[in-house]
Amino acid sequence: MGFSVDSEIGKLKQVIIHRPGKEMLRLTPQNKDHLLFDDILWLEKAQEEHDRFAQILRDRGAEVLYLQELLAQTLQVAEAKSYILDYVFNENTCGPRAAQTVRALAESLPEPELAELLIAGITKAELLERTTGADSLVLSTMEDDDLLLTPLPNHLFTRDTSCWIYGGVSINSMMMEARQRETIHYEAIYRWHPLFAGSDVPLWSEGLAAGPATVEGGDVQIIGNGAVLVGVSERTTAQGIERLASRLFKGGQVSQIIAVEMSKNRAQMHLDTVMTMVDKGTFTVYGDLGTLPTLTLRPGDAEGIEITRNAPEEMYSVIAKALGIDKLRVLVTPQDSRAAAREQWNDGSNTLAIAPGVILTYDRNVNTNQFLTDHGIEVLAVPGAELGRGRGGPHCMSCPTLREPVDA
Ligand SMILES: NC(=[NH2+])NCCC[C@H](N)C(=O)O
Repeated sequence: MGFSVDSEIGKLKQVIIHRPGKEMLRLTPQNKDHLLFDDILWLEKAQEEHDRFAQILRDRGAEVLYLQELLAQTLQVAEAKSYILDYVFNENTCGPRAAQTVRALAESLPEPELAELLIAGITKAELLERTTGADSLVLSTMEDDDLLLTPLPNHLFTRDTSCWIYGGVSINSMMMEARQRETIHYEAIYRWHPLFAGSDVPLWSEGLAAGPATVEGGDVQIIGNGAVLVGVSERTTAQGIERLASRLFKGGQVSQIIAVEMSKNRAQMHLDTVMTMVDKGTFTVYGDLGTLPTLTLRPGDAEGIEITRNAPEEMYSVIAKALGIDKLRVLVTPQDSRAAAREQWNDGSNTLAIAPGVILTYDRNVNTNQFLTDHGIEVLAVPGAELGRGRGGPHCMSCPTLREPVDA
């Protein structure tokens, strides 16, 4: 099967998601901020909510791929396994002695268990339960419940670490330390998993190699007509966007990138926390966003990039022009600024379109959902009482790999 995402709203045919698991049980009031969660999740409830999310996707015709299963299957390829284990367990990360011990354990595990370990991390006690240990300074200076390998609870947000842009995929280098190891899993999956391995898909970015040129998928929206909207945000840097732009332009599938200059703060960490596309030429936007300055990037002469700066008030007309239409339909829920801030915080603007005019969004954002319904959008409500605690909604929790083209 081919892969292609040439819009934000074409009928969703295939998507990667991650069911929250044991990694969530590593969250504590002490470490949650570093791990980018605002609260501890009740795991069983979060799983129920996530299963509902997955079921809606399937009922509407999308094939759901689970990240942890893709990872387990990838680990069956010997080269992929060494690639990941070399990166995760080595003398720099664990010290030479503990690295040897944990690596031997990892090699001995069935792949599904290893995939879980790589995502959930491992404590000293868990390691010593299953191995004889070694004279390791690292282990000797740890408490039993300390983590030798830290967990990756933000794998829940599959949108961010890799994102499909037209016919290729960008494997992203992540801004926050707590998410950087996620990238290695996607590097291995796209390189060695049988689903992707032979498919000749262009890589717009190959992962960790991008280093500080970070781009996160929550900032990238494939608005169609060869255009891409990207937030310059807390997470996505200007150098990341410029690097991506030069690759996309060389690839010939993208003719225009609109970079939106966002304020750098956690509430608006990615572009999709403040606006998402819900229908043809239609966005739902956080009421207090206002309009932001944008820069238009186009292929220039001699592999260069031509950059035009646009004033804030031109934001929507610049996007409309890129889509080849006269005017955007911008749906802003009429509500007081406290309600707007609350619903934005709870991912009210973070919708996932699964067809033009059909979106998934958290049930808790009652004002926004009602307003969108009143404006002809079909709203499929996902329970989000627990899932929302990680600050990400249906858009963040999905990495579409295949969408049908939208007819004009
Ligand atoms: N596309 C998004 N808005 N993703 C939200 C990611 C939330 C996650 N806790 C983080 O801080 O990284």
